[in-house]
Amino acid sequence: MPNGLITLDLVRNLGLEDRVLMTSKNSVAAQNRFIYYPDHLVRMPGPGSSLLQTILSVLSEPIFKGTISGALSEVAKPRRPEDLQDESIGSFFTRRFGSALADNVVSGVFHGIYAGDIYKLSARAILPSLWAIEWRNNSIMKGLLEEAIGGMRPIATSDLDLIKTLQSQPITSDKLEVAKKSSVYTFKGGIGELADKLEAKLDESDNVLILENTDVGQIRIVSTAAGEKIQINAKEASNRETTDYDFDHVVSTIPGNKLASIASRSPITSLSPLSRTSAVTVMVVNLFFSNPKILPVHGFGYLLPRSVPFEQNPERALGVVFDSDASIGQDDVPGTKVTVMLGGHWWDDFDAYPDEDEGASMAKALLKRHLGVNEEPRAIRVSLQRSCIPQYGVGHEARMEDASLRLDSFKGRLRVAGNSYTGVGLNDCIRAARDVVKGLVDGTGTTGLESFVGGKKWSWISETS
Ligand SMILES: C=Cc1c2[nH]c(c1C)Cc1[nH]c(c(CCC(=O)O)c1C)Cc1[nH]c(c(C)c1CCC(=O)O)Cc1[nH]c(c(C)c1C=C)C2
Repeated sequence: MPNGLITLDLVRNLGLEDRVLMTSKNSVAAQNRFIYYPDHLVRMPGPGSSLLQTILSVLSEPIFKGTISGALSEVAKPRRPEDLQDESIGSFFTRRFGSALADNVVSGVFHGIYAGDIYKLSARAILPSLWAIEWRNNSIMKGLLEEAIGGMRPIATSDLDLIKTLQSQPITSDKLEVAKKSSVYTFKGGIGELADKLEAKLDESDNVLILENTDVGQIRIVSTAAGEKIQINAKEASNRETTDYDFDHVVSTIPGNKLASIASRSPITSLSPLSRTSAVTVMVVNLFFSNPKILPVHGFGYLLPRSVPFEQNPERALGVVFDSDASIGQDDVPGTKVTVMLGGHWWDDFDAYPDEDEGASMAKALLKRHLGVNEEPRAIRVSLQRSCIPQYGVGHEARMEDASLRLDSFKGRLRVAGNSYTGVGLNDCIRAARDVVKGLVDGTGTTGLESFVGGKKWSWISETS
């Protein structure tokens, strides 16, 4: 995916190159990712694992029970029914490989990206290339094997176009060339530096007005002396004073379900398909221990799959990041930093969430049980991130196509970008912003959701092409 390159381009434009902190692909964080199952940490095979290590692990660890037979029998599984337009990630993996892989491994991985339930998340929207590979080869294993020996692999046609553009305008700075080869990167002051710098840069422009703590009450199309406009009714949180602003174009980056709710207050086309994208709440607990040698293993961190016995995870944690390993260079105070993430889809039906003290106790109990950490942290910070990760449920692509057709009635005056549509990661959001602006400037798009219309288009390329 070329989305990371767009982010690097933005980093360069904002003059943030010297603030970038890179985690090299050879670092312990890039090489070691763990899943806790059923009562201990299991290192996932990946870069840095020898073939022998991988074989021994697959043969001896309960987490991999049923995965070899599942992979071998996958090639003989019936092809996907023609009328199956989408299914959950859990159902997709269970249909192809059996439920052990889905519940023990895949559910953990999706706790670490979406904090979501694999039996609700859409396979077609979230794993589009596996979805396409299965269809083309009638088997995922056959398709991946073909790809591994230099055969054809799918690439979204829109990505292919972008790669061509990026090849003609390569990212020049040496520093960013190194970042391209790193496993993860952040900034010395954390990822928030990017947003802060972007805000400061925009604020320098005369034609930019940033309104904070202001709700959007209504959005509507209006006729003015200067022609048709799109009007936003903004309400200041402090004094509830309202002001109407007329624009030629609006790009909404708020959650899709919020936009649908605002749109429903005006007699304009309903954007109800956007209201179906829910979002999960995650409690983030950062802990700092004075002891620099508190962790029994080193790496990026570990994830907790849905199948972990309840007594091993009564807190309903999703995973733990070993920040001291994952973000080297962020601060030089000796000690160990870890982040425990709790909740996500496990808390979907909760009316109230644990408070800060409860969150801190839950995180400490988890670290004691899983890692044998008995020491008291020197500092602890708990934050509840409400509705922070949108969940692309089954049928997401069809709903986005429907939403795009509805947005068309705004004749390009209302477009969308942000994490509710084409990916929840930072890179995905920056790419979505770039695409929506490009569509506006060169007239190739009108909604920000064009890629969903008529189904995602794929090109099949080989490494040699
Ligand atoms: C334990 C919970 C979580 C961890 N990270 C997140 C949660 C909910 C959130 C998250 N992680 C990723 C993304 C998308 C991309 C981005 O902008 O960073 C989000 C929103 C990336 C990611 N994290 C893991 C994987 C496999 C990925 C996908 C791509 C990649 O490899 O970078 C794994 C992972 N996440 C967490 C841990 C502890 C972990 C693995 C051990 C924390």
